Amino acid sequence: MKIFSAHQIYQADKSTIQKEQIKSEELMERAATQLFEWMHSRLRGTQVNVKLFCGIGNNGGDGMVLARKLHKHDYSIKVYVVNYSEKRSEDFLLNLERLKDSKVWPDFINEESDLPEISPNDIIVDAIFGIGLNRAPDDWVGNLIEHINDSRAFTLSVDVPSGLPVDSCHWKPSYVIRASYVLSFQLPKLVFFLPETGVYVNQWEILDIGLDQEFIAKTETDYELIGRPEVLPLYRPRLKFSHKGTYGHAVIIGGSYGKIGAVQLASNACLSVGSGLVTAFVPKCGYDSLQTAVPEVMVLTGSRERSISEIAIPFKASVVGIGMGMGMEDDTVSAFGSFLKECTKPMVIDADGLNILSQNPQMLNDVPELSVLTPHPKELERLIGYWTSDFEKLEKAKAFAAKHNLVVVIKGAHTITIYNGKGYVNTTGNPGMATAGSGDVLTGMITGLMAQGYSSVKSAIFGVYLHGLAGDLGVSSIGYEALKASLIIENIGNAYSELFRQPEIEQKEKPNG
Ligand SMILES: NC(=O)C1=CN([C@@H]2O[C@H](COP(=O)(O)OP(=O)(O)OC[C@H]3O[C@@H](n4cnc5c(N)ncnc54)[C@H](OP(=O)(O)O)[C@@H]3O)[C@@H](O)[C@H]2O)[C@@H](O)CC1
Ligand SMILES: [K+]
Repeated sequence: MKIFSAHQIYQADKSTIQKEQIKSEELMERAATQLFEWMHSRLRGTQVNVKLFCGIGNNGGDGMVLARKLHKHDYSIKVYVVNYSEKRSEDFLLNLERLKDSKVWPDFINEESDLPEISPNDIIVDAIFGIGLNRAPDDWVGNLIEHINDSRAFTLSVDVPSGLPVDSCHWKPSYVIRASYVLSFQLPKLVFFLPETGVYVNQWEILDIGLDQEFIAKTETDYELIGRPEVLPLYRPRLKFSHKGTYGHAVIIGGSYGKIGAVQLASNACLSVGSGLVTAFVPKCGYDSLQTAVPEVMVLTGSRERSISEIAIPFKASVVGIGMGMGMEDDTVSAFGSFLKECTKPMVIDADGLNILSQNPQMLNDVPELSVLTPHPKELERLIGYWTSDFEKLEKAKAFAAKHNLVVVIKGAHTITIYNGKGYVNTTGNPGMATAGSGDVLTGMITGLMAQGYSSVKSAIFGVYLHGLAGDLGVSSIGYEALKASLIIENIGNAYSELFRQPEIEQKEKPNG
């Protein structure tokens, strides 16, 4: 699913209004009707106190329309207008009048007003700021937001949590609504998925307000959300008349004394994701354990016992995954540097491979184009330098990837794959996957997909998705804490099956026999 910037959403809004020959207030009515139906289908007339906090722009306007509809259906409501500016939008004003016409009289909250009482049992509708936020709220509005957050009442945010910037602008973390649920219009917003800003969104859902589909389809975006519909078309079916050579020979290079497990996990994952053949290249100390732990994987060793001091692969590998558990001994660094010079095919670089690149930036010139780098945030910082916000991080990562023509996989709760100026935001995975070896498994999976002929960027996007899905399936039986990297590998097969599982409703609808 595409992720639009605020500017693009306003354009889609405009295009819809023009094409359908409707007024903007009609679009607001449509949006708020969706909000109302969402609430009404859950509350079914339950007598709770709904307190709506509305700004003076169109986000506030949505709140006004919602209030009118709730009132019409006999819900107990109280409306507050957060009067932060004299520049009220037309559609806000129109719907304020309509609300008054239905005999609902909002309280106006100004700088001097007392904070309204909120019980933890109330339901809060947050319609203070939407995608129009372009600076941090004033202190008195911020205090009100803090007051709402402190109330612990269920808070439903309209479009975005108020105070959260949709695009880069000055904002203040304590002046953002902590939304229990966000009902966002038409398309998801990038900030829901970034570590700094995603924490304000507990759960989110998209409401289809019928924005111009043609416009959405033709608009190029900087970010895309990757779910099942995006991943399914990437899948390359196995062919009947194929053999193990058809699916490539991957080589996993890494390991050092005490860290052979990293290679074991990566090679095992590489095989489990479908690489035809996998050879591991490790220091001598890894030979026995690897041969025993994963008999399907072939093993080559260097001449040293405890670390890699030279890399020699006596055949043409389809793809190489390198760096996990490798250490940064001087000899290892020079072996890695020489190996990069020899390689021409895109490879996957992780962990110490990335740390070596950060310490020896000249080596970046030898990294084959279209290679995939898989840094976690600290490794990324070493590569691209310090950032002051997630927006800046993404811009820097994009510039870095473009400069060297690489694919950069920024690992996190929502891993983002960066390539060619665009970011692909993953939707699978869970906190249980923040565990030792999880990254080694991912590197092995991406390498294994490349071995089978998937392009670098597709391998990264698909690998990240499958890895998260395998982790989700893993925790479903044992919970977050107990999830180990090896269980992610065990679930790779199930993740493939899950990808093709028909939703239950469709299955039930199938005629018998
Ligand atoms: N597009 C769509 O498809 C649809 C959109 N809809 C809804 O419209 C919402 C966007 O509405 P919006 O553009 O009126 O902006 P909104 O967020 O209400 O802010 C209002 C104004 O506040 C100002 N301002 C900014 N920061 C400030 C600050 N810190 N402190 C004080 N003032 C501040 C700023 O004006 P400024 O002062 O900069 O001139 C801004 O214009 C969207 O989220 C959705 O809910 C639906 O109705 C229908 C379909
Ligand atoms: K809001």
